[in-house]
Amino acid sequence: MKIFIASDHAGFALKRAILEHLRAAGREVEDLGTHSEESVDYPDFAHTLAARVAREAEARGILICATGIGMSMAANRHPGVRAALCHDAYTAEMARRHNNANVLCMGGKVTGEAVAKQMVDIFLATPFDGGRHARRVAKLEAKDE
Ligand SMILES: O=C(CO)[C@H](O)[C@H](O)[C@H](O)COP(=O)(O)O
Repeated sequence: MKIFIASDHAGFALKRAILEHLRAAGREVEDLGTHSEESVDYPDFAHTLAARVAREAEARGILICATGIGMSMAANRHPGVRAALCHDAYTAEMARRHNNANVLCMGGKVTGEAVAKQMVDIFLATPFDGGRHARRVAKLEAKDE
């Protein structure tokens, strides 16, 4: 599974920790920036990542800003992208099982490293439940058209 990750300056430290975690687990992950704590604009990174996820079937994305809010707003403007702002193991699991989310958003100033790594592992491992949820997710996509 191809994984993309990006952050702004406020999410940079947590992005670095998650990157190390994913690479240590042997995951294929592409870092789309930012590459320092110098101030940048989160929509630039959200749009770049969302465009890649929308283009590549089965790809997943991880976006981190201070709160995760701006990243999720920007990413969800891309048809085919279902970005979920998650805060714990439960929201990360349900984002996959019920919403078939393909982008995990989190807040670098909200979520600690240990919980963030747990959320990422759950997000990457959990399949979509389908069934009644497939009907609902299809209605999300219908609004994109
Ligand atoms: O959380 C964010 C957007 O939802 C971003 O990380 C911004 O960094 C946040 O708005 C804070 O901005 P600042 O320029 O670092 O004060």
